[in-house]
Amino acid sequence: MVCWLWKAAGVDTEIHLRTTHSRVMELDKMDENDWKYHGEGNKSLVVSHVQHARVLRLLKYSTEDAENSHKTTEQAFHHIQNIVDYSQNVMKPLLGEKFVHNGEAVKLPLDFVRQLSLKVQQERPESRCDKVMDTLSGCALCLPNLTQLSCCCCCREHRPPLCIEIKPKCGFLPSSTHVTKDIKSKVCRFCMHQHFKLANGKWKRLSRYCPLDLFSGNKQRMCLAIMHLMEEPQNNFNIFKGGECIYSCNDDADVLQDLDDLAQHLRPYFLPSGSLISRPQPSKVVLNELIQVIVSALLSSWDCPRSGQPRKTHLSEGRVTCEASLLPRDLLRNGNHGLPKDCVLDKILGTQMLDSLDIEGLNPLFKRVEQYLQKFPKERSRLQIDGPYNQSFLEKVQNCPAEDDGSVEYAVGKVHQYRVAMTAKDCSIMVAIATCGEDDGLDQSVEIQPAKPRFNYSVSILDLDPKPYESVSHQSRLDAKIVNHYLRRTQPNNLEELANQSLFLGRDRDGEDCTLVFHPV
Ligand SMILES: O=P(O)(O)O[C@@H]1[C@@H](OP(=O)(O)O)[C@H](OP(=O)(O)O)[C@H](O)[C@H](OP(=O)(O)O)[C@H]1OP(=O)(O)O
Ligand SMILES: Nc1ncnc2c1ncn2[C@@H]1O[C@H](COP(=O)(O)OP(=O)(O)OP(=O)(O)O)[C@@H](O)[C@H]1O
Repeated sequence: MVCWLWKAAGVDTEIHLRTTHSRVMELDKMDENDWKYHGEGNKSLVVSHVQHARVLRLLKYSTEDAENSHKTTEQAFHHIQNIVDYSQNVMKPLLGEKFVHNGEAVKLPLDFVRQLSLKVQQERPESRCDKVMDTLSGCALCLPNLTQLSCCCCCREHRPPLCIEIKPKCGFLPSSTHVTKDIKSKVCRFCMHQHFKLANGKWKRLSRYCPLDLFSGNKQRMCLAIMHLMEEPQNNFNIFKGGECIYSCNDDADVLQDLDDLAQHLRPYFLPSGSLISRPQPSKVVLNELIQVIVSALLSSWDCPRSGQPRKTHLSEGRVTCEASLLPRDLLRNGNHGLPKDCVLDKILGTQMLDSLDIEGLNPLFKRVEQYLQKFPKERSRLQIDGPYNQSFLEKVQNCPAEDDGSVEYAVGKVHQYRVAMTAKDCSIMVAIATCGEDDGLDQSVEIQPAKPRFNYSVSILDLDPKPYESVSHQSRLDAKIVNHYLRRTQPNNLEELANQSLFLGRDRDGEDCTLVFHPV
């Protein structure tokens, strides 16, 4: 396919944020009517400014925590500043300057925050209302609105920008020798987790998406992966138009998403009225156009020259296909083309793979750190267990020795690497696209289908918070539960594998409780 995309060179929403900051964020004039509900995840709620390309990300607490842990403003500000530092000093160098916008910690008037909380309450999905927005500290993270694209041609463009948000999750199979469960080298974590989520009632249908297809670098596999995300978006896929969410998982999990509705939204972008194609195109043609654009943006190698073959990152055979993927076997066998170096997926995958030992190899090292800290609690600060997230923290992550010398430094380095990898396994990608006007800087002679629209786009990564040190034990238990559930659910006759898991004893090899809880499916 001819590349119809042109990067919005020099687009830096952060600059826009700074230059307009004093104008928009005059703290004494903050008015809740200037802000509207934008979205939320497990830990934060996001509101967007109605005029300017800016969002505020406010922390959330579970109702019990909100009553019990009254963080002082100073503590809350420190927490948010830690997020900024981690994004800026740790994740940005690993993921790339151009993809990461760390934003800034701000203190807001309490009255504004309370009014805002009341205003957004009715917009919040029921499934997220187990937590409340922090209205006590007045602290928030101010970020560029990454669903918008600020470049000169977009201002002239009458069609609002589109933005596709993908939470890709973990894109490789572990190859660590510490892995005791064979199935983990065959079926990816996301696909196994789907069965566990279905049993727990988190979702009503299995997603056919497999992250290994998205990260394969093979366009056919990637297109199918995105199609599967569209079919069943869960919390992995959203589409925004002009900053408004027009496609996401329905809170009523029984209702299937309406792809025809989505295609209606997309038609003017991909099949504009002046198009040479006069007859109405079926929805799937329009959706396919969008998918092609997303794939191109995800594979775009921002540091490579346009001419010549971009360098590719290849994973070793066996780590690249998931046995649970529903794609045709021959496509999976021959369909790993590697990712162009420095494209957004390559950066994310490289960072995810800092988890080189798998949770099974990491857990004993975590316990080594725990024992050491019990003996020497003051060492917590030197080892930067809870930050600060500065250059020295990054060096601990990057310079961790390859071999275990039995030291606590090695163990801490691996735990830090694991936590960074966890952030990369849980981040989201924003691909913002806008159609270019007729005369926007392209040599017309290269066009072979003049009726096709052209796009500017920007790619960003969001949700780059540090994962708490303590979460390692939780991860270890969750891993055992997901794997054991998967084995029970899909391979009930695989007694050898089940025996290996000490399933009947309710304990795994690390002695963690992995007793299964059964729910009707
Ligand atoms: O453990 P996972 O893989 O289920 O990931 C959690 C996510 O669930 P998912 O599987 O994507 O639906 C979960 O997402 P949801 O709340 O399910 O949308 C969070 O992102 C959670 O991160 P945190 O604890 O809020 O920092 C994520 O927890 P971490 O494991 O990243 O800490
Ligand atoms: N800078 C931004 N620009 C535009 N939209 C954003 C921005 N930051 C967050 N969002 C939107 O808000 C949603 C929630 O934000 P985020 O993922 O950071 O929350 P979270 O609670 O940390 O998520 P998680 O459940 O993964 O822990 C995102 O999915 C995205 O749609």
